[in-house]
Amino acid sequence: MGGNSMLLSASGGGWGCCLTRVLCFSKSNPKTPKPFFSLLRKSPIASMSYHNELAAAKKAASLAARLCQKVQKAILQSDVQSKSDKSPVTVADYGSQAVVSFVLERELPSESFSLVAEEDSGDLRKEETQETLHRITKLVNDTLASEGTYSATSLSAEDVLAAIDSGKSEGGPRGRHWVLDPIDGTKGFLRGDQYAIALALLDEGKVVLGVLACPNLSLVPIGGHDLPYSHDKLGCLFFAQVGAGTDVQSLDGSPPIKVHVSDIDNPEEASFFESFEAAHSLHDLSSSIAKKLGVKAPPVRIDSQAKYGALSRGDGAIYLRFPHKGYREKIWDHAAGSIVVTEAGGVVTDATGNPLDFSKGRYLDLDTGIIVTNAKLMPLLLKAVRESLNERASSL
Ligand SMILES: Nc1ncnc2c1ncn2[C@@H]1O[C@H](COP(=O)(O)O)[C@@H](OP(=O)(O)O)[C@H]1O
Ligand SMILES: [Mg+2]
Ligand SMILES: [Mg+2]
Ligand SMILES: [Mg+2]
Repeated sequence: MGGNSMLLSASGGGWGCCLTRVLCFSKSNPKTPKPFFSLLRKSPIASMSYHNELAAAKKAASLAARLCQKVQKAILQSDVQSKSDKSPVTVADYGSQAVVSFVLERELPSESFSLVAEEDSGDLRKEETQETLHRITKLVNDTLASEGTYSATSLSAEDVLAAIDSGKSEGGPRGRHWVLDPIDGTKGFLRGDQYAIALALLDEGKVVLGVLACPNLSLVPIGGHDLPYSHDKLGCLFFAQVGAGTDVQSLDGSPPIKVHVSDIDNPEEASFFESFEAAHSLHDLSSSIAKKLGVKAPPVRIDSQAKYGALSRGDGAIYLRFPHKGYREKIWDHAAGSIVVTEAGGVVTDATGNPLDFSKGRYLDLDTGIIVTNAKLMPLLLKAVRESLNERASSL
C-alpha cells in the first residue's frame, strides 16, 4: 500500500495536467505483388460485417467509461490495490471489466463468448477485500442502472466476480476472442491524466474491430482541425472495423467523423508520442531515434492507448515504444489501438518491421519494441530505429 500512496501523490502538475487538455492534440503472376488494399478486399475476414459486435463493443466501452469517470472524480486511496507484479489496480479497473463482460454477453446472446482481459478476481475473493468488492458491485449496478436497457438489472457480488473472471480466456489463432484492457494507463488514471478503455475482437487470430474510449482526450486535436466541437470538450470514442476505416465521436454520442493519420512525409515536421512513464519505455532510445530522423518537436508523453487514438487522427505522426529488457507485451495493450491506427491508414510494426501477431495467446511475441507511423515515414523510421538499436547494442 505504500507504493499506492506514492502513486496517488505523484499527481504531477506539469505535463500531466496540461496534457489532459493539450492532447488533444491528433497468385496469378507470383512476381507481381498485390497492393495491400486489394488483398484486404479479397480477404474473407475483411469482407465480413461485424456490425452487431461493433455496436455491442461501443455500448460496453462507453458504459465502462462512465464508471471510470465517476471513480476518477472521487478517487479514494482505498480504491487502489497493488497486484502481485506491484502494478496498481483500482475499483474502476475491476468495475470496467465486469461492465464490459456483462454488456457483451447480454448484447450478443447467440455468440459463444471468449474474453481475454487483464484483470482477474483472485485478490477480490480475499477476506480483507470484501469491502472493496462491495463497492465495485455497487459501482457496476449503478452504472448499469444508468443505461435504460439494463435498469432492472442487479448483479450480486458473486455475479460481478464471475463477470470479471470471464476474462480468463487464452485467446489464440482459432475462432473469435474479445480482448479487453478495462483501464489502460491505470497510472495515468490515478494521476488524473489520460487512460483508455480498450476493447478489440480477434477473428482467426486477426484484430477485426477495435474500440478505444478515452474519457480525458479532447475532441479537438492540437493544431485544431476543423471539427464542430468546443475547445474544452473531453471524451473521445474511436472505433474501427477491418476494411471500414476509423471513426471518432464524442463519448456522449455526437455523429461519428472519419479520421486519418498524418500525411507528413518530412520527419522534421513530425511530432512523436511515447509513454509518460519512463519505466514503460526507454525515453533515451526514442530521443536518439527522433534525433536521427531530424524530428524537431519535443516528445509528447501520454499514458495509454490514447496515443493510438490521437495518432489515428493525425495529432502526431509517430509513436515509439521500447520497453526495458525482459518485458513481455500483452495483447490487450495494443489490439484495439493497432486497428484504430491501421484502419486510419497507419502502420504498426515491431522494431524490425514485422506486423504484430495477436494469435499467440495473451502475450505478443515481438522483436524489441513497437513503432507506429504513416506508410511514407515508415521506411525512414525503420532505418533510424535499426541504427539506434545497433549503436545502443555496441555501447552496452
Ligand atoms: N515495465 C513495463 N514496460 C512496458 N510496459 C509496461 C510496464 N509495466 C506496465 N506496462 C504496461 O504499460 C501499460 C500502459 O502503457 P503506457 O505506458 O502507454 O501508458 C500498462 O497498462 P495498464 O495500465 O493497463 O496496466 C501495462 O500493461
Ligand atoms: Mg494494469
Ligand atoms: Mg494496459
Ligand atoms: Mg489495464
